Amino acid sequence: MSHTLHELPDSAALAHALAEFVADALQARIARDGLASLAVSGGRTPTRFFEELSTRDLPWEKVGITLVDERWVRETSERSNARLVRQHLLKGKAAAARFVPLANDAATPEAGLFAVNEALEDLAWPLAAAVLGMGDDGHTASFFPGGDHLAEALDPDGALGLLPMHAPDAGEPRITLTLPVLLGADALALHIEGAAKRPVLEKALGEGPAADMPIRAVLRAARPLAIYWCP
Ligand SMILES: O=C1O[C@H](COP(=O)(O)O)[C@@H](O)[C@H](O)[C@H]1O
Repeated sequence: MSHTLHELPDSAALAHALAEFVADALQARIARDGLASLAVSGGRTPTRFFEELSTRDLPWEKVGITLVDERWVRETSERSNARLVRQHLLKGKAAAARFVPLANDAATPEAGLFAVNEALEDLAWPLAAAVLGMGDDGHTASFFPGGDHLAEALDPDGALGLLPMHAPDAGEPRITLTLPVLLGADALALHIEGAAKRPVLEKALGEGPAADMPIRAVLRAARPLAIYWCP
């Protein structure tokens, strides 16, 4: 376990600090390789961080962006993580970045998986940065308690980078990058906001199976993790 907890006073300060963290990682990889990739989370939390990151002075045409996970819905749905990225991150300076969504027109994530995998090959791997979120149930990405592919997704030696996921509390079918892909990022952050999520984090940092609170698989990984939290 090797995490650093950054406690910020509010959402604006957190967005600023996390945008710095991500921009630095992108800049470092671009300086080294000429290209860099970023995987971001969806849900309710990242909006302000996306807006802040989109203003950063980066060579965005050299940046590829994808999602850590996606709900298998059309982009017209309010539940679409891709929709959130398009609305709040791919704007201003960051509009020049290339976005590779994790969902397509296929009926199910299983049917669409091959095409998504092919599209992801256009990004520079491994990721320069990945930003995870955490649900109230301790899920991260689409690593849900009770998920039908959870064990495969959390296998640190797993060969697959992308998996479908169905879980009782997931809302809809999902698709998710797997743990080894996320842990392979140069810079890995966990973004948590709200007083209600602090006890969830504390509980996850305690003992218990990762299958019950899958964020534990990230918190227990032997690599640096920057946790950004504000009330
Ligand atoms: O369903 C999801 O939930 C988590 C947490 O979302 P939040 O609304 O509690 O911020 C998110 O990290 C994930 O990307 C998303 O698909």
